[in-house]
Amino acid sequence: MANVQEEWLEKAISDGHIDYVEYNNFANPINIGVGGFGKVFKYEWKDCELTVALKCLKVDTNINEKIIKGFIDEVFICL
Ligand SMILES: Nc1ncnc2c1ncn2[C@@H]1O[C@H](COP(=O)(O)OP(=O)(O)OP(=O)(O)O)[C@@H](O)[C@H]1O
Repeated sequence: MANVQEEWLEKAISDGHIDYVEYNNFANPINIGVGGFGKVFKYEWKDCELTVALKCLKVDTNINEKIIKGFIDEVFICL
């Protein structure tokens, strides 16, 4: 993952804007789509017994702040 993505995610988690959940809490992935930021999978969230959609932010070394801002805006629309 590019540094700018890592830095933004770590700050958003430490500031309490995003909840962090360990990846191994999710099981049985099924690919359900592809968007501008990467693939989307259906997963079972084991502890909560919920079915959820996880969007995977693709690794892109050409990523820039405009792209990151677009992703952040989309995350906040979903909250
Ligand atoms: N919560 C969800 N439930 C079911 N399918 C979903 C869900 N979220 C995304 N998808 C599927 O994944 C595809 C891609 O979704 P995503 O939101 O990443 O892309 P987008 O909105 O089309 O584009 P962008 O990432 O540029 O905003 C959707 O077209 C849909 O088929």
